[in-house]
Amino acid sequence: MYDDDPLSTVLKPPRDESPEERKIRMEKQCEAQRISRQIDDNILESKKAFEKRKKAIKILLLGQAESGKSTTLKNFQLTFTPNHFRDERHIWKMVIQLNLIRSVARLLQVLQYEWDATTTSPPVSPGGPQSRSPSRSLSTGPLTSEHRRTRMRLSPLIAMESELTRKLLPEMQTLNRPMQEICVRAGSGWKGILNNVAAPEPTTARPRSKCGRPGSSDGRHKADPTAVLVACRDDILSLWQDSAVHSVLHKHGVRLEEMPGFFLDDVDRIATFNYEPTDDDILRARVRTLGVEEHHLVMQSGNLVATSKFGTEWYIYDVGGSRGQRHTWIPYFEDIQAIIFLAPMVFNQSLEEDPSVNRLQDTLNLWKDICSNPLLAKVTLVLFLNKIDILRSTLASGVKLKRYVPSFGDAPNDVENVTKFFKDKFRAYHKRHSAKYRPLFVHETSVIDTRTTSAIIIGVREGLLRAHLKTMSIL
Ligand SMILES: Nc1nc2c(ncn2[C@@H]2O[C@H](COP(=O)(O)OP(=O)(O)OP(=O)(O)O)[C@@H](O)[C@H]2O)c(=O)[nH]1
Ligand SMILES: [Mg+2]
Repeated sequence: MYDDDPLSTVLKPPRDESPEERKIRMEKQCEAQRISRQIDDNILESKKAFEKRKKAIKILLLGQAESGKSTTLKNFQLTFTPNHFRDERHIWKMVIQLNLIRSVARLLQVLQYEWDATTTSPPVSPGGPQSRSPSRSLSTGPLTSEHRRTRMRLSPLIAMESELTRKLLPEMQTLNRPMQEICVRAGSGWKGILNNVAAPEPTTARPRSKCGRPGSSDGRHKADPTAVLVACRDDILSLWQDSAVHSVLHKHGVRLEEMPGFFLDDVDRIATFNYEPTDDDILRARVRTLGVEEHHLVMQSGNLVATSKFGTEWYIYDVGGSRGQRHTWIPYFEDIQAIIFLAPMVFNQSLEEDPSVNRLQDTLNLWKDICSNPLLAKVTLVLFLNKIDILRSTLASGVKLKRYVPSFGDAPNDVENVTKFFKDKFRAYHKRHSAKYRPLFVHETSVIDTRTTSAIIIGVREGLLRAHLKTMSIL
């Protein structure tokens, strides 16, 4: 029976095979069959996963640094996968605490500038030092020795924050920038690391004491900054409510309230043992993205989803937006259905990474590049004119758009006119630089406002889903 088939000839047992050899041969054959079945199963699994991914909707969030990409992603999670969003609340608590401490550090830094600028040494008397005070210098500015004492009392908080970020977010060290924000590299597992620190230790292992202290048996991880923050609460409040401190900040041109991750107005609420971040707090928490993060969302609700088994799986790619990060976007251009482009309506600021470039000009250049990129010719574009709330307050404070964009001319300097001006500009770029006609969906957003943003992204999702189903010839 083996004579004609070469494979059978190879598999044919040797003529003089002993029972022992036969047993070994049979075992080897069984193992080979098992491996072969395993390979088949794996191929089938990969094929299924590939098919599933092909049916999934993939969107890329693009825009310059601080434009609101990660905040938009959080809105998607809050609206469509709220259980998952809320499960991560304690991770965000830690980020918010670190954001708050960072603002305190920045505030103290500005006070130090003031001391450096206004402190003079008194003339040294021939008899040597007259004072027993450790510092013999006199301050001529609005700050008093009480401010110095407050700074001394806050120093453990600042030291703890540096130590924590060094340990928990080692990425920040590699950037080596003073006073930098919290930043995380995609795929570094940063949420897992913060989760381990932020999740309370089992109470059975560590009985809870009445007053929590770091590293004490109060159920908190020793890296948890809560207790130090609570201990420093009154000092932070007194500094932030002090008019002399505000006059120094003003003199140095520092507006802490405009910095991302600003929580100094919420110290009362945050520096407590039982603080739980609200949804709004989480939206305002700031973590700078490095690289590209893939987020897989399985939608929990939706209209079209109810009528179709397609479109429940979404992949959203959140990217780092600073200039040095933009090369990491390109590999994702090939396999996406839509881009949500975040264009912050901030016309009077420059890029942090290149202060010679106006933020709005950078956004327009980026928009032009996206519209004209041949790899993206078939991709649906959704434009969020974001930070409308900041535009509103900038215009209300009397800043004139004409000063930064002369072509705005003498039109009324109000939100309605300015928004229309920008909308027309972005639409014109889209029309001029797209290879052929494609629709553009434009929304005015303030993505830290969860209510209005949720309504917008429900509409965006339905629109993208419809387009996707059409492409797949399902609608
Ligand atoms: N006031 C206001 N703040 C916003 C708005 N959108 C985002 N922010 C805040 O701006 C900061 C930056 O937002 P992110 O979403 O982290 O920005 P990003 O585009 O992901 O930035 P990178 O990760 O650096 O590329 C965060 O603290 C947000 O809370 C908005 O519409 N209005
Ligand atoms: Mg981000």
